Amino acid sequence: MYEKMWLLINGASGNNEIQKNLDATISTLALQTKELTITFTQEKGHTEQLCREQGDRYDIVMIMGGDGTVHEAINGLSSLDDPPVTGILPTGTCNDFSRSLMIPQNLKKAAAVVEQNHIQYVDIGKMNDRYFSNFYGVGLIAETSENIDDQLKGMLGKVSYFISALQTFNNASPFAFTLKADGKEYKDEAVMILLANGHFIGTNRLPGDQISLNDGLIDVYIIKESGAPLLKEFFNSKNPFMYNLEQSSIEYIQAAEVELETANTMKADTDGEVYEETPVHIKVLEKKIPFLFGEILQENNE
Ligand SMILES: Nc1ncnc2c1ncn2[C@@H]1O[C@H](COP(=O)(O)OP(=O)(O)OP(=O)(O)O)[C@@H](O)[C@H]1O
Repeated sequence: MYEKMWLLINGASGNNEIQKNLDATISTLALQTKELTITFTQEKGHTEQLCREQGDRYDIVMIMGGDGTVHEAINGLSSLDDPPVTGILPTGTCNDFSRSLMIPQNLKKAAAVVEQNHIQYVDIGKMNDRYFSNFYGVGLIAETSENIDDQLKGMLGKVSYFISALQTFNNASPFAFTLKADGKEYKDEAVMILLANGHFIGTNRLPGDQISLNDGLIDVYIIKESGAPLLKEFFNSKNPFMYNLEQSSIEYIQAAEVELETANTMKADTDGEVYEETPVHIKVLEKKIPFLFGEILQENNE
């Protein structure tokens, strides 16, 4: 039983949707805490500000939203010395980070994760002065995210993500980069570089058996060519994406600290939001935030 739970809701969602989402979750949440505060965020950036300024007043914060809202929350919470337990109620389009936490995508089942109360401390990536939970990417990934038509995303959900990805593939041109991973230097050309903490992008599982959310390491994927069927699979395959990294044009490295420079400044996509730029210095904050996991409900994940 928690003392003070804070439910933060992306207030930009429509009233009908909010009502439906509250119906699915609220009684389950209320029964697990002595006090429940609900806040509807007013604008982009509000979740981050609230988490930074008031996060330490609660022993659990539940984020109702998609990856962008989770990104805001972890940027606020990571600045706290002792962040509260954090849970995700996935109401976005892709909800990639919640998938890494094995949170059921059905909202009623996602709320039931609070009853199970399975908590694990999770790594957070620090990129210059900001934070990411899921990934930092340049090249195709950032272009894909930028090309997504918001209206189309609302209507078609993740399908629009893939349409945008496929359109972007045809125009991909390689860029020159220098990457230092724990001191070792790589100088080459690539069409996409992904620095991942989570396991899913665009709802698809990333390749690699050793990906972990709390090993203190970032998974670096350097993708060198765009024409290969491999890349389309990377975004379009059914879960889990099985790919033998050793026999591919993807270079895979794990590191605790990564520096990335590109010949020209490039836009970067972090957790699905495009606002960062290269160069970047990334450091893992090991086991920074205690997250609720849905592990015990894993067989119900849908
Ligand atoms: N109260 C709010 N008003 C306006 N924008 C908000 C508010 N709360 C969050 N946002 C922003 O809305 C955008 C989309 O929200 P969110 O990421 O939660 O949903 P989504 O894009 O559908 O999900 P996903 O990224 O999982 O596909 C994000 O950029 C987020 O920062």
